Amino acid sequence: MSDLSNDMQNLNINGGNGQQPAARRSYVPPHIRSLPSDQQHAPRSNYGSNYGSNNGGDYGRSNYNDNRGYNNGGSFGGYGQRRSYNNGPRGGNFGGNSYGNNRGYNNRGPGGYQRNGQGRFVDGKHVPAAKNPAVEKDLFGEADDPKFQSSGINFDNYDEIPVEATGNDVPEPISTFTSPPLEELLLENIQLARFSKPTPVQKYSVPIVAAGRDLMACAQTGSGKTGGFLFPILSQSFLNGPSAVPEPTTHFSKNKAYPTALVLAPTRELVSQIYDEAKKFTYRSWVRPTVAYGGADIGSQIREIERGCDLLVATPGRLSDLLDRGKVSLANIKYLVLDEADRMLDMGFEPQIRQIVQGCDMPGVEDRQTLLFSATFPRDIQMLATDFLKDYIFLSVGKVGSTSENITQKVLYVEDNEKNSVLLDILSSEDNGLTLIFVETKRMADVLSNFLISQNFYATSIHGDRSQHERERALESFRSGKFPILVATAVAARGLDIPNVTHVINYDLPSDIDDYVHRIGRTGRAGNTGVATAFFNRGNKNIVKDFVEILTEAKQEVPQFLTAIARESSRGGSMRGGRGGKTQNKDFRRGGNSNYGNNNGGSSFGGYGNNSSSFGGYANNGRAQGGYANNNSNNYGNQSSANSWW
Ligand SMILES: Nc1ncnc2c1ncn2[C@@H]1O[C@H](COP(=O)(O)OP(=O)(O)OP(=O)(O)O)[C@@H](O)[C@H]1O
Repeated sequence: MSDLSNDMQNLNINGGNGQQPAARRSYVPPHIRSLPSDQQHAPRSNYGSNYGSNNGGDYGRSNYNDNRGYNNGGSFGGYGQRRSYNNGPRGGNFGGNSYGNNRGYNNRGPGGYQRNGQGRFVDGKHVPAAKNPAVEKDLFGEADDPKFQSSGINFDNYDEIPVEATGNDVPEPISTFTSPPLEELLLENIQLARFSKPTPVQKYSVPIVAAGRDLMACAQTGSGKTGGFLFPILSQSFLNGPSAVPEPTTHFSKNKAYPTALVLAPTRELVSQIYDEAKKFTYRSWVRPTVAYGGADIGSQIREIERGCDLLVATPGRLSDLLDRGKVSLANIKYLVLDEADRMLDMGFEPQIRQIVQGCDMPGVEDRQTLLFSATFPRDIQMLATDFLKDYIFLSVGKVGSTSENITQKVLYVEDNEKNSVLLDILSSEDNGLTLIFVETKRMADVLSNFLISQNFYATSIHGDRSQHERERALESFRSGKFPILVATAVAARGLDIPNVTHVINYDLPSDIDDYVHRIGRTGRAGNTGVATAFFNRGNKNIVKDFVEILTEAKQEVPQFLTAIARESSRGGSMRGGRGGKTQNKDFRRGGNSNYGNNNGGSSFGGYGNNSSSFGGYANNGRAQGGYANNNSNNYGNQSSANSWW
């Protein structure tokens, strides 16, 4: 058998069996082809020197084990339902980290929170649990550990990003993390996370939520939106304590959870990530975060929820399932967050979101606070979103829908049949960092990762046809640098925060420019720098005008071929569906809507939006006439709404 065949037999594209491609490369990049063969070494061959030593087999939530004794805690006011659990000691670990603690709690009630390792709310005061150095190290890491990404050299530049907050009586932003206004324990946890100052979206969201207002926040990728909703919600929750169970307990409802805050996000990986952040900032507090997503065992998720669920982070599908089973009630929700809100309200998710928010027992819009976050907010989605909001503030950080200047964007003209060869050249000239490659279809993700492996690159893939276990393993191998190349469909486009992604390659460009914005935002996060390379050819003509705009806004080089094709396309009249010029994605309530019809392809909307007061009636009319959602489909969300393709 040839060496290569041997190598191939040992390959595993899933990153799961610990076997690695051999260090030998069959591909020799052009710039070193002229060298003697002993000097033609491949740049990444040092990856994997210790491959196979750790398969990451503990990744995943089902292994969350701790030693718990559940007490009744009757001395703490005794309000609410009391239960005794005695699950006994359990060993193991959580996400590869041991997160052992001893908890004891009675589950609910304003006067009666006691969970060992967790704080309580007693007589109107938050009483944090004692510190636990082991848990602290697991949650916050050590200062120089690269897994716990710190902000990059350009973090201070965030202060120069223009911020616009529109709406009635916008509260003054904070400029530092201090207590007050932040609750003391939250401030301590923020300090443990080594966040020294708030990002722009955090500066505004803290006082906006404290003032009881709703928020639609549009801020560049990687600019701290997760903290933007967690900090204010947790601060208020820590200050105000839990709510009483709103309904009499019956035999069937005794294990039902009544979370105070609900965060909905579109992908399993993203809800896991938000949950991990929530664990940090709820450390020692009375708030117990839990997570629920499809593709994983619902039984263990239910058991976790039954142990206490004050902040629930969930994908819409799994939450619907939990609601149907009567395991969760939304009657106590004070805070509703839609992360990646434009995605959550496009045609793929909107019916489910509407059912959860309007069709169950969640308090109405006047009786809860609703926060929507994304890096992109097309006008049609803004309009739809107003059904879920009251007198909200629209916050835009940077030009709405724009890309971060921390990302250097390059565009190459590459015909389809040349893509593999150009990709190999690029990968061969990189020597560190993680590279994320986006393709359009699940099949292509497998084909391309197999091809890269055949060329002895350490690649794996993530897409919707892989099992949850495989997805988590692939992501973990990528995150850890074991497999520094990840070929992904759009399932990895939004929200994922992976330190050290230095290069995003759009092997296939998406057909919606907002998707491009999210994809390249996987690099250049929190003031770090990154590179994004796009393979463009005439097949991508539909986004050319938007693309030129995006590059120009972010002060990036616009190659001549792109300008030429943009001009050609304009002349040919194939430019419909563009971003609609500079006003695109602004707070649609503030005039400037002459371009509105562009995105919707519906001239009937053209004149709308001059003032917010007339809006409510409009949105309803629009949908009542049945024309609204359909009109969106041509320009936005068409592909992203069909989950099956990613
Ligand atoms: N105040 C802060 N100081 C330092 N680092 C921060 C701060 N806030 C957030 N970060 C870090 O910045 C990174 C990006 O934050 P986050 O994932 O919330 O971005 P995002 O705006 O939600 O991005 P996306 O649009 O891609 O979802 C994270 O690693 C986070 O820990």
